Amino acid sequence: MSAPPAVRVEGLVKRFPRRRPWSEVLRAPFTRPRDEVLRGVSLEVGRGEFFGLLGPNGAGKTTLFKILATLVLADEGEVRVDGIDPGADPRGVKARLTPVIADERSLYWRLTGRENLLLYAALYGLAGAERREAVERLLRAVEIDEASERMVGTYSSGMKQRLLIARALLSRPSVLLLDEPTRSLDPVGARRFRRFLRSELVDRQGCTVLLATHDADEAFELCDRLAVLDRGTVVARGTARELAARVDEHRVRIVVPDDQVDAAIRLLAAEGRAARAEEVRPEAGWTALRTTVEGGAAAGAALLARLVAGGLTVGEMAPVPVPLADIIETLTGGHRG
Ligand SMILES: Nc1ncnc2c1ncn2[C@@H]1O[C@H](COP(=O)(O)OP(=O)(O)OP(=O)(O)O)[C@@H](O)[C@H]1O
Repeated sequence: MSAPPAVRVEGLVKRFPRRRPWSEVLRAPFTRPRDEVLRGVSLEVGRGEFFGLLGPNGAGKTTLFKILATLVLADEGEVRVDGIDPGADPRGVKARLTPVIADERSLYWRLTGRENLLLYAALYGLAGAERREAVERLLRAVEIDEASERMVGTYSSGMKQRLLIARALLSRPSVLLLDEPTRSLDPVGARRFRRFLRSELVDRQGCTVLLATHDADEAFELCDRLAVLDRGTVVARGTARELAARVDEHRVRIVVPDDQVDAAIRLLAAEGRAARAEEVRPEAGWTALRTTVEGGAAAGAALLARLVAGGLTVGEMAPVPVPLADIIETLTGGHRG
């Protein structure tokens, strides 16, 4: 029999009591309205996969993580972690799956970074040289080695975040849940940290990773596959390339002579297209405009023919990549929780 997937959820539903202002509670004290924050979510994550969950605020990403980590019970649906049902064997799931749900308060602020890790390493059953080596290696890996003698209370948010991940790795999880791991890092630190995540978690430890993030570029860089969650529903899933292909909107760059920019914008507006002058190259006498085309290459060619028929001189017309964040926004309809 083949091994079960690392994580499988099927038809997951979670309802929370609606948070109501007191005035409303007093008006209807005996009604208990509930909001459905997960509405039948199904996902399967293979072993060793780096899987991304993208979606706007309030989409339900953290709730899904909490259910997987046995911190919250689902109202309906099925959950399996390495084939184990958390309802029947929560300890079995806890032994395999470690959540890093940004909660800095769970570190000991009056202990140093090293002392925190040594303490947790002991709790996870590591002893002697093995414990010291694992702690030192992880302190180096998350770049806390220089600050390891300082009390955690003096650390920046980014350092605490890195220490939390080092701590999670000490438990040698088979599945790691990362909730916005680079949220508190500066752009350079975030890039270095992403490299570390991929090499340490997947390449070295062979973990399965579920990463929740708002950062489309981060998800596309790190993840083998992604699911886009919107208001409790998976609206798209697949590789980055597959998601991009779901969006039938392409951007094109149209280069016209400077003195035809207004005419070009008018022609495009008549088609209901917004166009933006992007780069002005006055020395050459040409201006690049950016607009969108729905459909494939044929739609682009048809637009070009209409512009030329409208009297424009088109020096160049070429597709430009759609920013990843825009793809996600299109897939989720731009909702905010
Ligand atoms: N304990 C709770 N009681 C009531 N409502 C809750 C509770 N926890 C979460 N919610 C609601 O469930 C919805 C989903 O929240 P969740 O934190 O899972 O979303 P998210 O995708 O992780 O959002 P974010 O990106 O902002 O972290 C939100 O509307 C939130 O207000």
